[in-house]
Amino acid sequence: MAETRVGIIMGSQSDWPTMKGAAEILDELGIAYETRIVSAHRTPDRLWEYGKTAADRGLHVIIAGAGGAAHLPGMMASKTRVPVVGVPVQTRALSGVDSLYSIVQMPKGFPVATMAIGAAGAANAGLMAAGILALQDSDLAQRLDDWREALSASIPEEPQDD
Ligand SMILES: Nc1c(C(=O)O)ncn1[C@@H]1O[C@H](COP(=O)(O)O)[C@@H](O)[C@H]1O
Repeated sequence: MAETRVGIIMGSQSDWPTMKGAAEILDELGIAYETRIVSAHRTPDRLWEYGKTAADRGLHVIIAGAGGAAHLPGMMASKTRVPVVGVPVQTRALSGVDSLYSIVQMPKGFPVATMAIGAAGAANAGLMAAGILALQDSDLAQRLDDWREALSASIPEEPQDD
């Protein structure tokens, strides 16, 4: 069994339908990961513990998704040097712009690599994690290159009628 190098964390169970998109990409590329509900607001002790132990447990990337006042990715970035990829989850009230602004505007010193709002952002977070891991894993690098090539090949040259 491959070592778990990626943690997918989210502020709530309600984020899972979005964050599943990151997990699906990691599944497609054969990357082991763990999933946890961790909230800066609701489970601050859990966040602290996760951040404190992440590097020693061998995590190389943390994908963190949250919606609304989305402090989770930034707080996690403040607690661990493991790179944090943030996914702004789409919200009903403000369409996820609230999540995006909460995640993207980090102060100098504690970066979060912020993805697009919603499903595209979650999938891209998986791909970003894969790209980071592929730097030290040539088999994965090949799988990622193949995945990218297959995607390009699936795009028709001309638009089709439905
Ligand atoms: N933004 C955060 C954090 C956090 O940043 O710590 N914890 C929960 N939440 C968000 O609250 C939204 C609503 O959560 P509920 O559906 O559980 O009420 C979710 O999108 C979650 O990410």
